[in-house]
Amino acid sequence: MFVDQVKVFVKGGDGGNGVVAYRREKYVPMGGPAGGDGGKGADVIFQVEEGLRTLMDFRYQRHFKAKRGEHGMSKNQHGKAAEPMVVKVPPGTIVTDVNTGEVIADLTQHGQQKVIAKGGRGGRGNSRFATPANPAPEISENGEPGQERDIMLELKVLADVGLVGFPSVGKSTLLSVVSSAKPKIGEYHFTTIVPNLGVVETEDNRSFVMADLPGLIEGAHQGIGLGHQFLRHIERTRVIVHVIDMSALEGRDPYEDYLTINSELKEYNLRLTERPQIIVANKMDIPEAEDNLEAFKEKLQDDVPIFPISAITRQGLRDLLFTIADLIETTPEFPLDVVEEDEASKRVLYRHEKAESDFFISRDSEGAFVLTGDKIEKLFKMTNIERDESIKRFARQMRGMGIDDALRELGAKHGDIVKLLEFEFEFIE
Ligand SMILES: Nc1nc2c(ncn2[C@@H]2O[C@H](COP(=O)(O)OP(=O)(O)OP(=O)(O)O)[C@@H](O)[C@H]2O)c(=O)[nH]1
Ligand SMILES: [Mg+2]
Repeated sequence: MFVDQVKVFVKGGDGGNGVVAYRREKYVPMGGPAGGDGGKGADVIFQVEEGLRTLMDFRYQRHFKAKRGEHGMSKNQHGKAAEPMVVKVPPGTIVTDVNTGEVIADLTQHGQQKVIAKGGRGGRGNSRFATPANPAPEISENGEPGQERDIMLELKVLADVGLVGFPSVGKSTLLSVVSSAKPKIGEYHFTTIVPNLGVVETEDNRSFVMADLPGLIEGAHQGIGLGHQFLRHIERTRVIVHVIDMSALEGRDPYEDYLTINSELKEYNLRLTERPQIIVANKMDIPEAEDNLEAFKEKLQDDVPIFPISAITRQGLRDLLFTIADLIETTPEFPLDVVEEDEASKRVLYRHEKAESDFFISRDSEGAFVLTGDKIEKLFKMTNIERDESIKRFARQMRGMGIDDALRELGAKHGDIVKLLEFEFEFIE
């Protein structure tokens, strides 16, 4: 089984900041607080899109940052929440948190959605902090930072198209020039002994999975040669690409090759003949190939498209890939008679429960206390440090979490430096 995987970074939008504002009305010299709350930051949502077959798009875009919420405004107007960022993924995508190993989502059904990174909540405006003791507080909160995550997307892929043909006709060479797969290529027969899969992208940005199968020979359906055990791989493909060596340098007749392989496919499983086929006339860079192709066309009675190409010089590949992509799109899936689960390929996924740590304290080379931790960092980011009252509130929150006690226990004295993110404070006894 082939697993397409890609690592990406997602970040929910930050919440909008709350503001400090006061009512200004005629004849009311000191109005009450009127600072609105910030809006919620956007979530990053993954949504299954049936038509997608690979994770190719993620190779170009690996960062997904959602918009922040609008800031609060005066007159108690709240900032607007940001619209979620919807990212399309193919069915079968499994999303894992890289740092914890947690499986965040297993996305299978068309339209299914999952929030992958939450947007932060909006910060509260000063109206929310009014109390009878402090009716006009000068305090507001910044928006909560959006959730940040490094995630791994994994997609088990089945081949959409299978390359079949005699040994040494150039199946592996073709796969190697249209995908990033690096199959072994050799001038001897049976170079390929297990199927290779690769993700192919067309110039118009469609993508599909191509399998290069071991060469088939007469009697393959009875187990002669190597191909037999792998024929089942093409039972799953929607399209069969029949690769023929048009140079005929090995002495076989290309048209005979075509008939032999088709009869092997038919003997193996009649239903293989229901799949649309494309003939690839390969090795057209060799002078003899032109005449052989003419003779081949004259004999061919089936209504099958022929694409003359050279895998080596890459001639004729563009149109071939367009046609394959078109056929995949218009051919329904072939349900398997027996559904088999490949045990060895079942992923082992670890689940770590990682509690949101309150705080950690370490000391740097200058002897300063360095404070880290998800919760304390988040609280700090939500503090509007331009306002004294907000800073005082933050100091209370730190005390509440037991940070002051912990610092004292570690020997912190009045005036010692405490660092948090890019800021420095003095420890006050
Ligand atoms: N001149 C020429 N040689 C080619 C072309 N494509 C492949 N070959 C050569 O043909 C030989 C066989 O190529 P492979 O890609 O290994 O063939 P295969 O069909 O995968 O063979 P098996 O894995 O043995 O079934 C190699 O020596 C290639 O370099 C082509 O377009 N032109
Ligand atoms: Mg090969």
